[in-house]
Amino acid sequence: MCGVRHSGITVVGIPARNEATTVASVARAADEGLRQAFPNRTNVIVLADNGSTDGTADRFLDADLHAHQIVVRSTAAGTGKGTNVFAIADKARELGADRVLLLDADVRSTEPQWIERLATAVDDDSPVLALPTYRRNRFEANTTNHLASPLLAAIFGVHVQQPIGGEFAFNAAFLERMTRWPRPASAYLYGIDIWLTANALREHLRVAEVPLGRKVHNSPFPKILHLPQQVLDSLFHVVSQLDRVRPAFRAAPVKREAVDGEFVRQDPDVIARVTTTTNHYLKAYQPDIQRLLPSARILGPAPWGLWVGADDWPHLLADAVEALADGCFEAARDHLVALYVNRVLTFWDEIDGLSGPEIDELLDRQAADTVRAVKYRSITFDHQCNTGGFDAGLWAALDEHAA
Ligand SMILES: O=c1ccn([C@@H]2O[C@H](COP(=O)(O)OP(=O)(O)O)[C@@H](O)[C@H]2O)c(=O)[nH]1
Ligand SMILES: O=C(O)[C@@H](COP(=O)(O)O)O[C@H]1O[C@H](CO)[C@@H](O)[C@H](O)[C@H]1O
Repeated sequence: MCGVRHSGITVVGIPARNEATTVASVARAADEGLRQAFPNRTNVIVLADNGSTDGTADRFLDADLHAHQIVVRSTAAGTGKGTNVFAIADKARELGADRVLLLDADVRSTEPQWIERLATAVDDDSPVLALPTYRRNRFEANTTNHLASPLLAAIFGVHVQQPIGGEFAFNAAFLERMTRWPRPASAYLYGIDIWLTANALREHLRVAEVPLGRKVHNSPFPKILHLPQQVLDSLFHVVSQLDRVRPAFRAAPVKREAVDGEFVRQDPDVIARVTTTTNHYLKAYQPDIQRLLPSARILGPAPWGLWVGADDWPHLLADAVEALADGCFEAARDHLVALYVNRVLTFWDEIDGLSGPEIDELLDRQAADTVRAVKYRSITFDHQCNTGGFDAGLWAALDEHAA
């Protein structure tokens, strides 16, 4: 039987909003990587821009590249990163691309070598998703470390170190599969990354982890309220399609080396604003938080709000999965965001003085403990959740940056 037809076309997609200062350097690194990996093929770099006001598209088009350059634009209102990723996927399908790579537009450590490494990982006729593993600032990747990675391990039975890293690759077969998956509104926002990974795990597709080196980008911390809410929203929509939690594929995660020796602490003014918002929320909703997430009842005080330690967190995550299974989608999502912020601030206190490997070990242990905490609850998902618009819910009024 003849194999799948290959066009020889590679698309590198760059989703961007207001990234004028870095988009050209990312595009040049991608272009050099494409030239090295696919010298005599058709290479296309697509910038998908949802309403930038800083000249991002002009900076991209001004870059003198070997690859074909395409700009796909959408308006700002009601759009997000997912809008751009879906636009890149549509363009890649239109072009008949063999593979699609996604690069964030703000990553100052992007290297040409990332292109061949990501592309090689998806060189297959069956659907494959490539995910990055990089070394990162220990005060970043909080959504990855305390929500996405442990929850995916506990629910899908597969431990993925960095499921929402931003640098992805997938092949034509995966591109076709993703057209079939339901798209909650949050997947058009920051929920897109976990939507890709969680759906791949849900359909038992191959997921390849690709070492990329260091990730240096704009600090995500100012988005620590609305970004994880959108990530959890998309994750919960995918999880609600399961009938039950799946057994762990392997007891312990593959040993990680994801914490960079160098680090930069987060802005204390931003931390103060975020903790004020979360403490308002905790005070207003404490009875329901403790009803829905019983493990919260034993949490003690901390300077920032609550002490949520590495021993507490797996049980709170298990409570949230159980609450989701019981149909309390929005409350579980929003209560978890408030407790997640307290987990992050507690984690920063826990890692004071620890080495990178010791921090990696703590996070691996937390993920393995989450798998165990969820496993012993025998959770089944009997409630189909609504796939209506993304409602920032209780957080909208509290988080002036909610988007
Ligand atoms: O409405 C948006 C928000 C973000 N992004 C892009 O998505 C990538 C990741 O966003 P961001 O850096 O804000 O996320 P972080 O890495 O800080 O979590 C970047 O290229 C952004 O420009 C986008 O295309 N549209
Ligand atoms: O790296 C991460 O864990 C998150 C956010 O960083 P934080 O956890 O807020 O420090 O950033 C990633 O997640 C976003 C949502 O999925 C993606 O859109 C970003 O591309 C990615 O950098």
